[in-house]
Amino acid sequence: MVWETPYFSYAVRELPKGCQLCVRGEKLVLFTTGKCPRDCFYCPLSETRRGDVVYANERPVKSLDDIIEEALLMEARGAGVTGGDPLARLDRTVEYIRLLKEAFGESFHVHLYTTGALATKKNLEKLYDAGLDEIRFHPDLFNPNSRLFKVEIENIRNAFDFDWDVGGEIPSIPGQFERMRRYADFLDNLGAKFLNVNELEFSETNLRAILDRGYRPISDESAAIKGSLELGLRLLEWGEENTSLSYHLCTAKLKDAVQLKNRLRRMARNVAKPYMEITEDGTLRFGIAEYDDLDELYTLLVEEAEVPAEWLYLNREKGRIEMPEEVAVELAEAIEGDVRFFIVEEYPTFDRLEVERIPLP
Ligand SMILES: C[S@@+](CC[C@H](N)C(=O)[O-])C[C@H]1O[C@@H](n2cnc3c(N)ncnc32)[C@H](O)[C@@H]1O
Ligand code: SF4
Repeated sequence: MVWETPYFSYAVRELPKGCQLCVRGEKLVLFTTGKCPRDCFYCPLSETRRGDVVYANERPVKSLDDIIEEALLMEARGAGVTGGDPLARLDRTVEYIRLLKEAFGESFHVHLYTTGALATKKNLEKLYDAGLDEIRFHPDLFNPNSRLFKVEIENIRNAFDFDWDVGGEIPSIPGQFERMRRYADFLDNLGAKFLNVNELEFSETNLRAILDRGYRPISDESAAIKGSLELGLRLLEWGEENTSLSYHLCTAKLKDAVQLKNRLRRMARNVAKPYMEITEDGTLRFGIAEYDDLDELYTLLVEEAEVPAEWLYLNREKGRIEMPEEVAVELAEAIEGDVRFFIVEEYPTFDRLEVERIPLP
């Protein structure tokens, strides 16, 4: 039976362990390099992520401490190691997996995404020895002229020499049922555990290539591509009948509405200052005041408006004074002149992305 999960996705049999933790927002996203031996037309990586860069969630990694700090802030119970192809910087990837396992214990679940192009026995052995629990292969199925596909397919066989969960993870590309079906068969015959299928989405960098191939978004509000979900469902129905793999059809909505929100909520609990409210979506909501001379404004608020100092935070980096929402609303009414008051909502992430800004009259 194809069943609808509580996370706006679809599954056959049980969800892979990596997904179970991911949907609850419990997985640190560890991006170990943007380097990759492939050039998929649907590659979603932004320009900044295409270099040899390292991120733990949204936090640029400069030292091992950055990874630990980020995992602690979100109370991570596992990590998804991604890229690029994490095997393109194997020693770094191995070092980070080992670090996480040593810091958080054996039960900290680590899964990894790879093209398979570099998955030699020797390389896989290093990952296994570091403690990797689950590996997901995304070979170059949809590129008929691929020079890497054969190597990748041969390398996937190597993964079955180790005692970890092996699966596939591929995007659902409308019109490509046959290739997806053949890959499912191949994995099933080898004794793999699962095949994950991702609803195809466009990003700023792949939009042109996706449109040029005739694909279209499902609506103006969504990055999901028409026909991808239906094709994924068709594969799950076929797979249920014809293979013994588990399947998970991961939707754009799951990533947006569930996984991200859950991760933000976990993080918000540890990041929110006393004057910030944590919203349903896991964002931080509070009031701010902006003015050319912040020191002068601070003195005015404390000495003349008599706002208790513990309600105020002078954020020089962002050029503003932060405070509880209600205080900003009251002050906006009481203070005349050039001071600008707003209610803002920000992600609790390292980059503190601002998602809402309401000017107060
Ligand atoms: C973002 S990638 C990260 C790891 C690696 N770069 C890869 O492609 O395997 C993780 C998964 O996302 C999926 N994916 C790639 N491009 C996608 C897109 N444009 N829309 C939805 N899923 C995509 C693939 O199934 C891939 O296995
Ligand atoms: S394998 Fe992943 S990172 Fe590499 S080009 Fe394809 S989508 Fe991009």
